[in-house]
Amino acid sequence: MTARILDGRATSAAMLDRVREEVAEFSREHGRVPVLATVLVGDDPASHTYVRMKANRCAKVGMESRRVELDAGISTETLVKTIRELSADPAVDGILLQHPVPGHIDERAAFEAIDPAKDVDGVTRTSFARMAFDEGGFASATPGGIMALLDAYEIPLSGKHAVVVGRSPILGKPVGMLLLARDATVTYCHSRTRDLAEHVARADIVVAAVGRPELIRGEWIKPGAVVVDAGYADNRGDVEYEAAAERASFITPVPGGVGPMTIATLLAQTVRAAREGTEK
Ligand SMILES: Nc1nc(=O)c2c([nH]1)NC[C@@H]1CN(c3ccc(C(=O)N[C@@H](CCC(=O)O)C(=O)O)cc3)C=[N+]21
Repeated sequence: MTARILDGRATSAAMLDRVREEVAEFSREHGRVPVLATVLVGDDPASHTYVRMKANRCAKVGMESRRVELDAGISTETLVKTIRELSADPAVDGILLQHPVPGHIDERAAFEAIDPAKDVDGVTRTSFARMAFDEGGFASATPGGIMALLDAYEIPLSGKHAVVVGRSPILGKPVGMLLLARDATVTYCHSRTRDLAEHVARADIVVAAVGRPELIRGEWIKPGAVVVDAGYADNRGDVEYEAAAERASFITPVPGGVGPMTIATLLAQTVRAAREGTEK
């Protein structure tokens, strides 16, 4: 068997076409376009690239982005204050704080300074709780993108065994919540899991979200399983792609899979935040 590709590039392009129309409509009604503020701390080159990609994608759909770049040495307090100001600024609809921030900064405190109504990247406790309770808040961008990709290919989730490898606050943990909300049976695996191979081998759906290139071996994949690779370390996935593709029914490539869906979800949620923000 050779897996079908879950094409994140094509699927995100279709999503972004819709976002572009929504932006145009918003702009006709409100005389301005939605604005996403991106906050980047320090000078990690990969983070700069990702934030630049997000800003470019905003421009392509007619949205505005406001880039805030802060010195690596700033304090938690300064970062929190900056984000609170963006939260209070009526000209800003959505806020993205690029993860990770330098180790001396309390990243959770910084995320919590984002007004949940502007949390288009789905990183706050409030958004997490809404995800967990299936209350339609803003999804974490990557988990939301993964769900949109699975839905675009009409992958059935109800009653399926999903194995999530990874439990980070903005990726592994929330993607498990979203799968659970869709009636999947969810197993979380992580760095202390014993017999990772055996868990993965029982999965109908594998979501790899650890950031360790090729940790998941192709031979572990159950024939016919759906493989979603959310790894992006050094632009390489967490799954041994070629070998996994021989067994899987569907698989995401890296690049061209989950990454572009993450950005499309972020922008779709930004237009939604702009609309919902003007309703009040
Ligand atoms: N608060 C926060 N939210 C995030 O969503 C977030 C973050 N922090 N920190 C870093 C990770 C990483 N991330 C990616 C987004 C798009 C691609 C992407 O589109 N990649 C292209 C390849 C891009 C290239 O050419 O290098 C692809 O997979 O096809 C990758 C990685 C979002 N993240």
